[in-house]
Amino acid sequence: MATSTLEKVVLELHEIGVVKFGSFTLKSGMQSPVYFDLRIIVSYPKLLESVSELLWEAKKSSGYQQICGVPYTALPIATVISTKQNLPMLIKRKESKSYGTKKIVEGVFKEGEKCLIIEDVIVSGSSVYETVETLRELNLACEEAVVFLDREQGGSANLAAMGINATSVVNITQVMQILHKHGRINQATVDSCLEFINSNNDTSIVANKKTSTKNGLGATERVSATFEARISTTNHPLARKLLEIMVAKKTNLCIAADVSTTKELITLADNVGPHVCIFKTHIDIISDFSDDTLKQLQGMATKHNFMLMEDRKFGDIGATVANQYSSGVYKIVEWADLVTVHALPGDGVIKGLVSAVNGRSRGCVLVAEMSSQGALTNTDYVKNSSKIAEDHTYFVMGFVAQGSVSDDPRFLLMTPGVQMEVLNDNLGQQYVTPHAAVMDKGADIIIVGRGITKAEDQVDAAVQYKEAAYNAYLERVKQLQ
Ligand SMILES: O=c1ccn([C@@H]2O[C@H](COP(=O)(O)O)[C@@H](O)[C@H]2O)c(=O)[nH]1
Repeated sequence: MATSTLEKVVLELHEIGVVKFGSFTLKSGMQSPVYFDLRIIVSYPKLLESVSELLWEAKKSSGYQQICGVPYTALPIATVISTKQNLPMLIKRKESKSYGTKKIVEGVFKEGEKCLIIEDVIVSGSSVYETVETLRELNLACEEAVVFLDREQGGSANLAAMGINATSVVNITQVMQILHKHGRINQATVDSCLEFINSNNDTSIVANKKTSTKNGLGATERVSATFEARISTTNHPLARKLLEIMVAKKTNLCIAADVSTTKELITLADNVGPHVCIFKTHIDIISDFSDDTLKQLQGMATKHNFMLMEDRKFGDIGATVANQYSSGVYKIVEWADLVTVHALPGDGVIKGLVSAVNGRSRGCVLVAEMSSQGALTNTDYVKNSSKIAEDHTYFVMGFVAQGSVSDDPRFLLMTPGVQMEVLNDNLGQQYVTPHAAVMDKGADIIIVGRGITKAEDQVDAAVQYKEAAYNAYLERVKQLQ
């Protein structure tokens, strides 16, 4: 059978090293066994021309007045199409210039003109959407995109939901089939890549972090959006699950279950379980800990639909935390959905934990700032913690802190040091009320320990904290939207 133009192009792309197999971190932080690096086609002008032709063929229409390539890989592709089709092109900068014209979009255009978006590869569609958002703000009509490769991870459906019809030249299944047909890869490689795609096809677009002007808090989407809305702006499966629990149970309360026996732990879980979204443990303070403690605790998590977070505050080098997470008496990775981690050692601590996950659905929360008096977590530390989180969104799903660490709505902010009465203990803990934690500090979730565990009626106390924090969240959203 004759080899089609598309097949020839795919084979050439493979030959020059565009298609890579191994372990690669995608923009979202997801680890992928296959990666397409179309940046290098600028070194192969004929191939660049063929790719550009296939893209134009896939979407050609006389209806566009402009085209715009998503920076940077699609810029040369868009340039080739622009010159061949005599179609004006726009360049969208990643950041607007800080000097001269300070423009974010270069090129001449009129409001209302139709602009075709060109992209090399889509995963979630976020990059296409970022470009469209900017162009739409300038009143350009952006309803069509053409991409060379669709990785079939939800991108075209996500873009359709944003009013963008994305057409692709080829999808990942077809690329695998072509490479296999021509003996470039074996069946095992095809299977492992497609299995990865099938289990990671539920990506979502992370919308721009818009700043609300309606308040004095300098509010961003993280604090102004509802928990429902934030489900669709996070890629982290556990952040989504947690937000779903919070919405279904109408609670943003995490109990700090700092009790010392299995009986107290399980009784507390059964009593306050209906009112919390997270049950946070310090498992090493349980004096009679055994496997049965965990069995019962997991039973409670299922019964009352809450997540388990072990507040281990990992803070060592990667190799050590990998062992601490997976081995020893507690084997934390086997039962805790979430763990807390200090940012102090740098991102090796995250890499170490990730290395022990072994296919489980797990995540971590970075301790960016401590509630205790005299904590050394200063502004720079908080800023650097945010950077670590942004580089590892596949595993980090939020922060423990006393105020906003990042504007990114994907991250959930959990704030400890919360009590109804603003007293301090004698050991450095400092408290704020649930209302102040949510409204003033921007907490998504409040963490409450002794305010509930030491209360005469734990259930009544849990209900009061739950209602105070959830009402404060509703008030915040109402005020900011
Ligand atoms: O900065 C931090 C980080 C974690 N914690 C933990 O939260 C609870 C608070 O308990 P309370 O009884 O409500 O004071 C506790 O488990 C701490 O280990 C924190 O307090 N501050």
